[in-house]
Amino acid sequence: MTPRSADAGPYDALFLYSFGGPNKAEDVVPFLRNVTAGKGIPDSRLEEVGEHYYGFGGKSPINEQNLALKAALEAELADRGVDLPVVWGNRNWEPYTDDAVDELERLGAQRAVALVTSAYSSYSGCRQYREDLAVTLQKRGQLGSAGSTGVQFDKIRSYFNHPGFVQANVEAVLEGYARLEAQGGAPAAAKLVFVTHSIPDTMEAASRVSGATYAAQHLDVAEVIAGQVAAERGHAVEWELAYCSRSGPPTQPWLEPDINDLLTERAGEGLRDVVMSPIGFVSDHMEVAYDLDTEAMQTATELGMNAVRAGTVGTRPAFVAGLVDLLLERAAIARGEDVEQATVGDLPAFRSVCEVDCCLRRDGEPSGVPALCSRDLTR
Ligand SMILES: CC1=C(CCC(=O)O)c2cc3nc(cc4[nH]c(cc5[nH]c(cc1n2)c(C)c5CCC(=O)O)c(CCC(=O)O)c4C)C(CCC(=O)O)=C3C
Ligand SMILES: [Fe+2]
Repeated sequence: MTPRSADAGPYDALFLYSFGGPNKAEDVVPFLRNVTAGKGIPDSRLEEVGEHYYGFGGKSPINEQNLALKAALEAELADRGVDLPVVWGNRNWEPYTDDAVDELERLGAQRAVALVTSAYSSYSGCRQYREDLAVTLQKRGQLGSAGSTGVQFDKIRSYFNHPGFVQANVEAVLEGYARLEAQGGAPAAAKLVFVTHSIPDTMEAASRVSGATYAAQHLDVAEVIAGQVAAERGHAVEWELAYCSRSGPPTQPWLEPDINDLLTERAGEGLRDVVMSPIGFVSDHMEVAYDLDTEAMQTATELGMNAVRAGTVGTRPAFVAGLVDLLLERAAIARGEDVEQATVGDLPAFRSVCEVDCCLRRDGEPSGVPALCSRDLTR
């Protein structure tokens, strides 16, 4: 147990840093422009993705989910006697990174610690956040040769192999199995299919600079979750990893198999029961609501499968408590203390300060953009 009244010093604020999403139909196109600026995503894909959002009235669930996570973090911090304001900001929608820095300044924060809503390390889940933060500070005239000249930022390590994240996923998968059973499925014969966001092969290759690649991080956590689920349920659990939400030109290779292709292939081999666990996402945002709940579920139904989609970690207590543990761990590291970094699985704790060329967008191609919380720009 972490003691009550734990110390978050030297930090005076927690920066909850997320992707952002549209709140209404008029937001969709400007949001997509923000996401795709300079990324070479074909117009056809953008129109398709726009339709996913319009199908939900133009509103992504992600902002409300982040507000719920913020409230849960505030409650957990208060419960542990940690007096630390939580400021929320997004890369691609309001409140933007710049708005969050304004808010941190208004609160008088001098040293904030960033918590990104992505559990894995790759360009999309790590460096892109650190670049956006650096560029935001640069535009504000607050980026010096060693980092920020205004509010200083550190980042909490990628937390895919932290016990809190894993425990919350195990609970969600067990609930998924119970639902499969309730709808007449055969849990002991089911396949557990973990799902995450596909990324280009070259982004996957670049992610090895941080240690295990993005895909390897998923495989490591999947093995642990499946093992715990098997132990809890008392039967063997066969599992696989699949991907969703690929974009980019069709000629560019991305991580495979796509969840729909995997379901089709396995159905052909006689598989009837599936539990899909979206371990790549921390909440049920649009990728989950559309790519899994709408598209993959339709595929499974057409194939005559008995499928359920397990929950995401969201605001599950084990996840939220784990995030606060990670925050306190990062604070102890910042204070120069020797800390034991809790992990599960075979991989070590991810580094808290990134390598200079960690998680580039494309393997071997320097980004040309500064990134905070790395060895060159420490804060
Ligand atoms: C690894 C990863 C995560 C998980 C980690 C994390 O959570 O950060 C993630 C999350 C998210 N991705 C999201 C939305 C989008 N991602 C896009 C495009 C892309 N994502 C990529 C990767 C990831 N993305 C990549 C390699 C691209 C190609 C362009 C590029 O290289 O950047 C596009 C453009 C259109 C399209 O191509 O789909 C959109 C609209 C939303 C918001 C959902 C909502 O609104 O509820 C969230 C949480
Ligand atoms: Fe990184």
